[in-house]
Amino acid sequence: MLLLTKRKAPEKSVLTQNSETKQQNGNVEFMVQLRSVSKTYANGCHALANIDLEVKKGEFLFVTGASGSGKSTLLKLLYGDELPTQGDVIVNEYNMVPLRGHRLSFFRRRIGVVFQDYKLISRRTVAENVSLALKAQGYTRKEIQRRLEPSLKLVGLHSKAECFPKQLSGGEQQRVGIARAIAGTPPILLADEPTGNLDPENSWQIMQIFQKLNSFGATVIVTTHDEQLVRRCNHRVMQMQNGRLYPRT
Ligand SMILES: Nc1ncnc2c1ncn2[C@@H]1O[C@H](COP(=O)(O)OP(=O)(O)OP(=O)(O)O)[C@@H](O)[C@H]1O
Repeated sequence: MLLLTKRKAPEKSVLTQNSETKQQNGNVEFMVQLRSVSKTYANGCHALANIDLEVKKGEFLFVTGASGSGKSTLLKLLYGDELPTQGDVIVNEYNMVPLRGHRLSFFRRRIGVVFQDYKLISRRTVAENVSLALKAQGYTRKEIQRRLEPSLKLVGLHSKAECFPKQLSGGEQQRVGIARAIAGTPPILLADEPTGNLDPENSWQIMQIFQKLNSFGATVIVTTHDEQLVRRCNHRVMQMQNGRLYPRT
């Protein structure tokens, strides 16, 4: 299987692994470790308060919670779009907090992100949207060609490669967003309210794709308001409440 096969670890010259972040937990390997993480935005809004979270490699986690409870902020810390005010954010054994510039960019390329509003380039075809993301990750033209087809096939959009986003349904656009996120075979996929704009049938299709990726070995973290979807899947659920994270049974 081309997708989600293991890639070389980042080269030490580009990204130096922090020895503190190495696993010291027997056989358990974590994809995500948050230690006493808080986030206060510049306007004084306390979005996250003293969060501890561990997500094992290969795990599927839902994060639920009311609007404004801090779900997006949590994911933004994981893909390096925001910095915590306090605490450590360790993803795939690297502490994100001290990373800056090209080291942060390099690291972010190894994290797949899917957004509620798809964030596709409207003037580019489906194939171009996926290819451009791969190009930005430094893949050669040959490698882009090799990765494009299986990525689109995996989300069932092979026949729509030459369509523009506006020629697609919302569910199809989101599947392009997923193809773009996974084409570089990231070991972790973060999805922020990925089904927020979709009907139940399309939402379920998207969730099945995530579950398939998870079965191939990817760690998947999905934020959602959709309780029905959460109940339909049998995965761990954490509940965000006013910037605090609680396990849900
Ligand atoms: N860039 C920002 N600057 C200031 N405050 C922010 C910023 N982004 C988010 N917030 C605030 O942080 C809190 C958490 O927001 P966040 O977007 O993480 O919540 P959420 O649970 O994802 O909400 P939703 O489900 O509506 O997307 C909210 O009070 C929000 O207003």
